[in-house]
Amino acid sequence: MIVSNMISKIHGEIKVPGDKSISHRSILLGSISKGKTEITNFLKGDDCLSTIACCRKLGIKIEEKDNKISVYGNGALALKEPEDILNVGNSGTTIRLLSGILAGQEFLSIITGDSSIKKRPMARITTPLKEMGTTIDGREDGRLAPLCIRGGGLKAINYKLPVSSAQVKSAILLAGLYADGITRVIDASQSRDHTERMLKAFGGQIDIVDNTISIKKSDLYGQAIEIPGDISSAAFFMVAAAAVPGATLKILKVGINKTRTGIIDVLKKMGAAIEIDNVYISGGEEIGDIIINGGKLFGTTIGKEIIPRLIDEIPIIAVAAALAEGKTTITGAQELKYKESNRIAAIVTEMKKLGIKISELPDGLEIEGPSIIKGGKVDSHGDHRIAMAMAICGLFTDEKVEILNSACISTSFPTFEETLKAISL
Ligand SMILES: O=C(O)C1=C[C@@H](OP(=O)(O)O)[C@@H](O)[C@H](O)C1
Ligand SMILES: C=C(OP(=O)(O)O)C(=O)O
Repeated sequence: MIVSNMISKIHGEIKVPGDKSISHRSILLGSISKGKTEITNFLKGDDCLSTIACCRKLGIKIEEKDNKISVYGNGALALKEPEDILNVGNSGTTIRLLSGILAGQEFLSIITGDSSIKKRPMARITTPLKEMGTTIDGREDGRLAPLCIRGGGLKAINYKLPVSSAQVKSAILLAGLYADGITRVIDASQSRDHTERMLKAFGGQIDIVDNTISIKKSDLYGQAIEIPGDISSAAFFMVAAAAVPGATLKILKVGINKTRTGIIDVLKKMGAAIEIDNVYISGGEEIGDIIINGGKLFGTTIGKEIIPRLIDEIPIIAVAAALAEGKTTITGAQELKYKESNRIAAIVTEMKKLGIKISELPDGLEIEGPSIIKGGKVDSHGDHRIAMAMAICGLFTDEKVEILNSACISTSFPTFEETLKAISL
């Protein structure tokens, strides 16, 4: 992908595709519920399509018609032993959440993914799932995929997460639906809570007190779900608009769940004017229009407490920091090393190629702004968020920015290029 026009004004309204985290969960919960789950604004990105493919291999009927996805579940134990290996592609959310469900099934499943998935840490789920009584193994003593699971016979556990992770929390909660007794998960700090909200909406017996979530065996019932726009996708355009003086951009119907809005807090702290309008609640999730008025941005400090609320937005926050005046320091973000790529290393390597003054910290980044961004050839490292962050850099130079290996953008935002063109006309 090549971005070759310097942006001078942004004005208008855009929509971003459905939230990736909520789209995955709607298919997974629909597959273990009784009755039909009907999903609108589902994200047809590669990751969520992998979740659909895996659930189909587990015997679940999933149909697409008139832009709606219908999942025909038949209860928590109606899944069937897959004839072949389940492949999650590039999706960490799919392998980790689905493993929680497979831990409750008395059959054999083998689950794997692409070369990036095979490098990502899995002990964080295999350790608690083993403690619950499932037989689960993987390469390097259960630390890496492929994972091999023969589930069933689960007992409840109390589990304190060693690192804050919505995927690990969700895997344990989903396994908790099959366990005898009350399963309790204590989060290290508040990570995204879409699983908890959706479980409640589907009739799950779940209780939340501070950072402790308790769940017991419960029947779930299919629901109608409206997926909000993905704030992690909106973030790329929020930053672009925030950094162009005089810009006004409205992003319609975005999920503004408090566990995801760290990007709004940070951009405001950097000096951006952001408002939220037309707020309503659907399926337990808050949705609203985000209005960004561009201006001058200033460097800031981002510490460990807010990281879980903006974990996927750090690549694009680094771009905002490069455009801002003064230094930005991001710490407590070591989890970035275990995503689709080592995002700390990838951001530093690629942003330096465009002349951005950025350096790596053991657990984060330091960026000196404002940088004069120049053109060049950069690589996505096979990581959609790196590819899109680099594309936004291309809006702030009159030289050409070429992003190699940008096909991965379809992981989470298949219409990114169209949207980029639409705002930069
Ligand atoms: O639960 C989810 O949907 C996600 C949780 C986060 O990962 P961790 O749980 O590893 O922090 C996030 O980075 C990922 O994009 C999606
Ligand atoms: C980390 C991400 O996703 P996953 O963990 O599902 O691969 C992401 O989308 O930035």
